[in-house]
Amino acid sequence: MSVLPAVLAALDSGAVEVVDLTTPLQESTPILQLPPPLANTSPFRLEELSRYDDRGPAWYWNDIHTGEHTGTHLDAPIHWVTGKDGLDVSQAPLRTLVAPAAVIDVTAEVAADPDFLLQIDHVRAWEAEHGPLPDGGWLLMRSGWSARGDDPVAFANADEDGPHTPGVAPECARWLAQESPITGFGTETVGTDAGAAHGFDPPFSCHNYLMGANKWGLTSLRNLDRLPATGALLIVSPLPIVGGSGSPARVLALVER
Ligand SMILES: O=C(O)C(=O)c1ccccc1S
Ligand SMILES: [Mn+2]
Repeated sequence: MSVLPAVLAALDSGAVEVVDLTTPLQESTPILQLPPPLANTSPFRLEELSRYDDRGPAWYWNDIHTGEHTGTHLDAPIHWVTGKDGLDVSQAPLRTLVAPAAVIDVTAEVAADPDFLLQIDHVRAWEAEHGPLPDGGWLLMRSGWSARGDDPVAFANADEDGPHTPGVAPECARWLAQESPITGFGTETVGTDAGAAHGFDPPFSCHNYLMGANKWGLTSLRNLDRLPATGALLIVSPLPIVGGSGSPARVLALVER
């Protein structure tokens, strides 16, 4: 049997499962909140145009109002100043959008410390157990944070010092960007950077290094607990917004059961 019919047969039999890693997009979907005077993105909103009425007797449709970085979304290199000469979201290589997924589970560490930062040693330990990070693949950080996803206050987890959410240590971000074979890094939190990343050197170091290396980010992922450490195939479907810095995306994974 050639390959694609075998994949379809495996989907039919349940030998391969499609897992949805996407946060539903609605007005309550949590978004990043930057402090004044910085600009902030818009929450998602539907604006009804007609619903089988005199505005449109046989059809229902809406305008959508959203930021590029609302909900589960893809960060393009051009999003950050270090990637300003890089690719926009419409130019994402197709093999970045269909690629292997490596999942590193730091749920216990994050439960103990919401300001947990992924270090190079954590990734090295993962590689010692599961083999090298996949060439051209995604490193997805499973933190358990998506369990807070229906409570915007808990998801932001902010106090007078700002948000307390997990992320990547600056040196690990640099290493992932400049020395690892991955094409992108994904998180369950509202952004790829930790909540305290505004105080890092460089600030927002995950964006700084990853975008500067023409790599990609994925945020607000869910159901990473349903993926194996290795072997899943990630499918990322952003809108091809010409000139865009990012886009809401439907993110799926194919998983062998
Ligand atoms: O890319 C994002 O959604 C994101 O996290 C972000 C956006 C703009 C400024 C800072 C950050 S940290
Ligand atoms: Mn973003």
